[in-house]
Amino acid sequence: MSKTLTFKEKKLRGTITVPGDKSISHRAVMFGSLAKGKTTITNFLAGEDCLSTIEAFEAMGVKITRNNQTVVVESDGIKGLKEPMEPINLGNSGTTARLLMGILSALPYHFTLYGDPSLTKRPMDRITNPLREMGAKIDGRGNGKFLPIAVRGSNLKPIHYNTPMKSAQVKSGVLLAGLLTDGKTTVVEDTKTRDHTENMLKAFGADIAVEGNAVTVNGNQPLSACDIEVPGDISSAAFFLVAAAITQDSEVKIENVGLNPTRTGIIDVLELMDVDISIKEKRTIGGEPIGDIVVKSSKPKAATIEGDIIPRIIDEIPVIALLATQAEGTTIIKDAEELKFKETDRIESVVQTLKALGAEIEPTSDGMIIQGNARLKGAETNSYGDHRIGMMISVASLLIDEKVELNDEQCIAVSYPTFFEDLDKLLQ
Ligand SMILES: O=C(O)C1=C[C@@H](OP(=O)(O)O)[C@@H](O)[C@H](O)C1
Ligand SMILES: C=C(OP(=O)(O)O)C(=O)O
Repeated sequence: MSKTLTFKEKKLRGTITVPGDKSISHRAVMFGSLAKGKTTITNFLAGEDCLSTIEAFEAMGVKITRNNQTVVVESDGIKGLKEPMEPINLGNSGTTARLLMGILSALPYHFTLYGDPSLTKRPMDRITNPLREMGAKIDGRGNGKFLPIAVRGSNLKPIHYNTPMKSAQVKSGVLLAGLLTDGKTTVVEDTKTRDHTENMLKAFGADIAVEGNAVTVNGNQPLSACDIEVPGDISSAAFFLVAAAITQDSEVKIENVGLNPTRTGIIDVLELMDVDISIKEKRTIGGEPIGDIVVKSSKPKAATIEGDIIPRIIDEIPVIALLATQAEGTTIIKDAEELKFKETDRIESVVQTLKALGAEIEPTSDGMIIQGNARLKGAETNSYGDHRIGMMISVASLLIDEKVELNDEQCIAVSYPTFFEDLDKLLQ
């Protein structure tokens, strides 16, 4: 499918909320399924990725009911899970794939996992390697590097794992295997990645401790059900924060956005680039900080973005690159090789797309170099099936008077099914 992006109005004004956080929604369904009792999840993200997680646990016999953004998970705990009759389709969701493999490796059943063409190309050895070290029986294409993958669950042994990846999915997958294994499993990371697994497992009663960048879970302790209120997804909000910054006469307020410090790198980058941004009404829901973010039209300046901030902005880099095309000066993004392993190779897809739209941008081995003050122009573009590229193009089109054709726009529903409705609410 394709969509013509010629918005008559080009400025954004008003207040919206964005849908629930994707990382937190996935985990709430997973941990609710592992816990005995009834878990009610409110403001759940009903995006396709999180629906894949629901379907995976339904296939294992968990009773999950959804009424719009409210999901109720009723489970008898780990012992109540059953062997699925059919292969499990993970759709487009890397988070479902990596976290689920950790859980399935420790359950006494056989599982076959597959995904869509994008997920089928993404590396799974980052999780199958440590799980195999724990004793997991995993086989798959490329010796378990790629889906489809078969898992024969077994008794695992705990592990002390110094992860070579800056990946919350790998950390979480290993911790979940450890959660279902006798003894203590520790994951140590060089750079801290998002910590929703640690926070939420604690809320479900797991015996888990965090010391600096090391997380230790004491396995085979029962979890008890826990209601979860999901904050708004800062990774979705990011598109409107940048849209307001780069269009004239704009002012946008996004309410109830999750402000977990492992996720707020976008706020730091916007401040660094001189965007007019403020945070209001900071509060806490369900153990996660939230607040309202206000952004006004700005005159951004270029920056060098590198190091420990990268995992805190990993999904926001496409829209940050767009912001950089409108900044004064040259922006350099480094240390972001992880971009290559997303729904697309996001170094390649961001550079190709912004180039097609008239930007001066070059790829590097671990990021990109972007010249500012670009006058973007109309083009026929493609999301390449990557939701974040689709949304980046949509925001870019606000700067362009000519026609921008976006092919394959439906993938945006993976993380933000109401993206165009929310954009319409703000456009004036
Ligand atoms: O754990 C998570 O929920 C996620 C971790 C990140 O992936 P990596 O762990 O591969 O960096 C991020 O890109 C993804 O959107 C969600
Ligand atoms: C990389 C992403 O998600 P996942 O890895 O879960 O597919 C994303 O949402 O940008």
